[in-house]
Amino acid sequence: MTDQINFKKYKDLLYNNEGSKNNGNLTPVYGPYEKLYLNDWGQSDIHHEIVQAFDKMNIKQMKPIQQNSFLYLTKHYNTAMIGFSKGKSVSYLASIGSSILSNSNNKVESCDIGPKAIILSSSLRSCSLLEDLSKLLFSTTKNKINIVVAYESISVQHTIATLCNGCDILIATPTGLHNLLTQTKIFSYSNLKHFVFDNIDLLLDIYKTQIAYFSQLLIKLKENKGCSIQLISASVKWNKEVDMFLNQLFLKWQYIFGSPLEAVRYMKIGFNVVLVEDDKLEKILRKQFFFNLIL
Ligand SMILES: Nc1ncnc2c1ncn2[C@@H]1O[C@H](COP(=O)(O)OP(=O)(O)OP(=O)(O)O)[C@@H](O)[C@H]1O
Repeated sequence: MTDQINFKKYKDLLYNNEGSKNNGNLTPVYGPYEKLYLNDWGQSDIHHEIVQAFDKMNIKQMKPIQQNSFLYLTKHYNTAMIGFSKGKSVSYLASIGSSILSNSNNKVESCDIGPKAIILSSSLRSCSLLEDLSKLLFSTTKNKINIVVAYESISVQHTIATLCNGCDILIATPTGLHNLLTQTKIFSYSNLKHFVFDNIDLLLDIYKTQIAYFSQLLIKLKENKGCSIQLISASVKWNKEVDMFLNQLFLKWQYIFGSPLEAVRYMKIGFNVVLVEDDKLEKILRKQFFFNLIL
């Protein structure tokens, strides 16, 4: 049986200020930065063309995970979003897209072949969902956002040829990206500003070799003077491996949980092995959490 959960002992676990009247006020955030919270997209400096795309996609109100993550993302903080709550990909895609559009007049190293953002996801299916979502978000922008994919089912030569035509966002499976990076010498990191690990729990579980390679690469890039790549992670689940992995990559990180239950699960159960089925654990935690709320 778990002990009682005392949130107070997690000094960095931030909720909204008391008296705040929004739905997201119970969404916990943990990390070194102060709580940054938005009520709606209009409070951020999101690019107006992304807002127009939202309108077409029927995205009107922010989901709680978006209200609690979007400002960290736009401020270029390393951000980890955790939980079943929907809206994580839209949050980071909108932030990355806004940043690309707002800086579209900035000079890029045009002779360098390399994206501004790399999004790594765990399967062909999850990558193509992200590809579809990105196309919806960026289809109507005046300045085109070029999306290139690197999947193992596509030849490296083909991906390189597409990259040569310009690339803002590269969406890849670990094997696709690994093949690309190890088989070409012309890939450049000079424009790279964002690196996303989508479904990081699955990435670490399935692609140990490739992830070790990317991790070494990112550590080397971050060590380079003047290189500041924002690291973003999104996952439904959380475990010890994810925590260790992000800790070695992120100098400072901010976790945004989808719900208090998800925070409890991570903060309290932490990294002890709990030998019960997932759904039983959920029930125990839910009871425990509401019991504490009543107290
Ligand atoms: N604020 C919103 N309002 C309405 N629909 C939204 C909003 N945010 C996201 N959606 C829609 O919900 C769906 C899932 O969103 P998204 O892919 O961002 O979730 P996710 O948290 O990344 O999901 P997963 O855990 O499955 O990867 C998408 O079709 C998206 O268009």
